[in-house]
Amino acid sequence: MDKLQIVGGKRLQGDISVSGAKNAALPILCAGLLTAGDLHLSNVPRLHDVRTMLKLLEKTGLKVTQDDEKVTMNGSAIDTLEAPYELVKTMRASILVLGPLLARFGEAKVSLPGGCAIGSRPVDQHIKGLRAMGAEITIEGGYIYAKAKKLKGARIHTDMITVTGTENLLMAATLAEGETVLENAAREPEVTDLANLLVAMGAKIEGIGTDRLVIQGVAELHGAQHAVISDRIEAATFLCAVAATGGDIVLTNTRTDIFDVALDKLREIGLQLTVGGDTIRAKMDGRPRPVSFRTTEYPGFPTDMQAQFMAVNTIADGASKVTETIFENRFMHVQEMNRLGAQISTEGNTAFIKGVARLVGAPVMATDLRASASLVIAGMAAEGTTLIDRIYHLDRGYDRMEVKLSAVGADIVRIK
Ligand SMILES: CC(=O)N[C@H]1[C@@H](OP(=O)(O)OP(=O)(O)OC[C@H]2O[C@@H](n3ccc(=O)[nH]c3=O)[C@H](O)[C@@H]2O)O[C@H](CO)[C@@H](O)[C@@H]1O
Ligand SMILES: C=C(OP(=O)(O)O)C(=O)O
Repeated sequence: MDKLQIVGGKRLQGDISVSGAKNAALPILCAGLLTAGDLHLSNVPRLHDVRTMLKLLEKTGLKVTQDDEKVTMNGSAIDTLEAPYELVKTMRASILVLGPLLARFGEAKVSLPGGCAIGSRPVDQHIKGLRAMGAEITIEGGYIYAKAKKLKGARIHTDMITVTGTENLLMAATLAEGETVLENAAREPEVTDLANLLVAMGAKIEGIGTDRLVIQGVAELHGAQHAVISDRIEAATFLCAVAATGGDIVLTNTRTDIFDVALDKLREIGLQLTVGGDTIRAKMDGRPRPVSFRTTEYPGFPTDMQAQFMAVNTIADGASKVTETIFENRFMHVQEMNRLGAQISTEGNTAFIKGVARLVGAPVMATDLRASASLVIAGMAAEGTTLIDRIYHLDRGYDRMEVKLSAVGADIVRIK
């Protein structure tokens, strides 16, 4: 199992190119199931999750050709309407094949994703929405069996805002008969990116970027070209890294208009940001200021940045309070950060962080994707050597993070 070895205390200096967004690429790849035409995708990040999704899609009969960050898909010979447990268990986003398969072929068998480290993460809202569109759904032996001769448009109000739930129902609605209204829809830029691709494929969608999506079903969708949006979570992770180590970096291939409150919080920390077009320059000198926040849906503070900001707070000049409202178990990095000398205590879904003057390197264990990223940041800020185990979590969602960081001065190596 690969590990990362980090010697902390190095300032960062130079340019980092941001990759395409994992959370946009995964649903967009599934949109290839909706058409017999060719989808030409670019800026597809080189991630383990993307490889898993392509493997899953190829099992259905979807033809995939890949040239680095370009992927072409053709769905004219799909003959297997199934997502098996072996692949779904490694990546929850696999549930995103359910809506497209059912809408285009009238049938799908998809393994239930099950819980994961950060929470139980049920998919009841995906199922509720598809049932409202006329699907017959049963759950047996850990699989969702869904059938519908033709999905029918419906008005669907999900009980909570769900990102992949919105994406699954949106894709299903593009090929349903009549009008579907999705109320309480997720407004994340990654949902918008998917919706823009669907429109390029011939879908009729109004309200893109709002919490009310109105979709007029069409008989079929055609091929299209699309560049996946830049990853705002990867970008903000690098900005947290420079906030923790000090330095001067420029992020390229980013999109400043899709950022949430994270950029304001980084300014509050003391990061000097110069934002323009597709670049962000970030300069940091001295100790970070502590920031308190509460995670919420977009455009609020993203849960996917909670752990990385907490890493910065551990060495801030003062105390902070972080409340996690999206997932019930997303504080597993706390114990590991405390092993590095951080002073964090938790009470329910709130963490109280007392900033310390220095962290000291130690062996730690990555428990999930963003927890892994937060340990990389803490390790880069710590004195001495930190060894991070189980970095397969990191590889799910970051494209060669250690290569990008060592190119700007970090002392970080992968140990095979
Ligand atoms: C591939 C992808 O895009 N993953 C993102 C997506 O995950 P994902 O789409 O799985 O997260 P959701 O937005 O669905 O989850 C939000 C909350 O709703 C709950 N819920 C969701 C659906 C449902 O049917 N029932 C239910 O109870 C979840 O358990 C969670 O507490 O959004 C999360 C919240 O921004 C991000 O952390 C993930 O990075
Ligand atoms: C929780 C995340 O991803 P996923 O939904 O793919 O598990 C994440 O990207 O932080």
